[in-house]
Amino acid sequence: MYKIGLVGGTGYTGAELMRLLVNHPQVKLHAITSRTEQGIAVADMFPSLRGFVDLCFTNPSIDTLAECDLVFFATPNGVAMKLVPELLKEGIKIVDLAADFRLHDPDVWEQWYGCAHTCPEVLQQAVYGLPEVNRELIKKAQLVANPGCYPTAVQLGFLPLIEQGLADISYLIADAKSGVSGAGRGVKVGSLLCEASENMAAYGVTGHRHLPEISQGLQQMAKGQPVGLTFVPHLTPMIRGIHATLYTRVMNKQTDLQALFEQRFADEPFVDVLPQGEHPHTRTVKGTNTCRMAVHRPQNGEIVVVLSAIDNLVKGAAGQAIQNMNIMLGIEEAQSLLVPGLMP
Ligand SMILES: NC(=O)C1=CN([C@@H]2O[C@H](COP(=O)(O)OP(=O)(O)OC[C@H]3O[C@@H](n4cnc5c(N)ncnc54)[C@H](OP(=O)(O)O)[C@@H]3O)[C@@H](O)[C@H]2O)C=CC1
Ligand SMILES: CC(=O)N[C@@H](CCC(=O)OP(=O)(O)O)C(=O)O
Repeated sequence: MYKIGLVGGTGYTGAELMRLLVNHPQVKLHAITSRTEQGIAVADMFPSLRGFVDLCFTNPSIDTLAECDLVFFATPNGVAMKLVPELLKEGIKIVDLAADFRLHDPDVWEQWYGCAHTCPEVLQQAVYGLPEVNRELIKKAQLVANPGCYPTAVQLGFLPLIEQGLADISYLIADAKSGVSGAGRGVKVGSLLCEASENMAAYGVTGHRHLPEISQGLQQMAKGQPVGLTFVPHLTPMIRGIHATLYTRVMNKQTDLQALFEQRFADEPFVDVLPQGEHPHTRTVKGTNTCRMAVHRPQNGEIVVVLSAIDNLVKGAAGQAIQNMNIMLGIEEAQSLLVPGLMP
């Protein structure tokens, strides 16, 4: 059994990691940290985990984390970078759910996250954890940067078109909607029931911090050519889920896009391409690690529309982190992750 550490066990992604890990046959939770709740039983804070987790929260200490084979960071941006260099020296594998190691360029990090990167030398060894693109690198990685929730939905949707040179990469539009759990468990006015329900609004139109992350990934798919991306996130009155509507111009109108998408993801355990003409619903991926998508070309015109739906806490965070863990530890990639969505 591999020993697993979790830094940041009181947030939504931490709780989701525990929910998905408790029935994993090859790993065991060893340390779950919280600075504010240390000494409190995990199952007292999350009664849904009663009978599954018998640990108490502990303070994040290198000594305890160094006893683990792999450590997840489910902490706010900027926390993991303070502990990761020491853990790497101890030979521990790491999956960071925050953005600390997602951007290759420390100057871009500083520009978007407002503080200097404290270990820029480590960025070179971090692998961006989108298995559908980087599986072979993840197998050998000691440090994986788990993608953000919007970046997962958007990159997977554009992937087949950009890889095949079929998208006008100067004209990429991602209109994305997220459930409120995407904002985390911390207290915020915008997450209150009275503010978030029966309401919908865009935010971050002039520049959301996922823009450089998505652009970096799309540029890699385009073999280094610069991409022109417009990304507009919205907050919607649901708890879980991201729905991204993606637009671009198709470069060859003769291509069978349905066949292209089906073939590209045929061997991917967590991407489901719907039959022609269908529309993915966020509800069908709730609680699952699946990205469900559909490709359309309205009126057989030059604009292609891809619809991509994920659960932000699973394929957009904890589930993808476990998928990466499985790959890094040489465990069957889908172990403990193949479940149907919750209905209704
Ligand atoms: N919510 C989502 O849908 C997604 C979130 N993410 C990312 O995952 C990360 C976690 O998100 P989420 O679960 O929503 O976050 P929360 O804000 O809900 O939880 C943060 C956790 O981190 C701990 N923490 C905070 N500061 C520190 C610190 N300085 N040192 C150690 N631990 C700390 C907190 O516990 P305590 O303060 O008690 O120590 C808490 O357990 C974030 O980076 C987020 O951006 C990524 C994809 C999707
Ligand atoms: C609805 C909502 O607020 N969503 C978050 C994104 C959550 C996420 O994935 O963020 P990280 O890159 O920090 O991991 C936001 O827009 O900031």
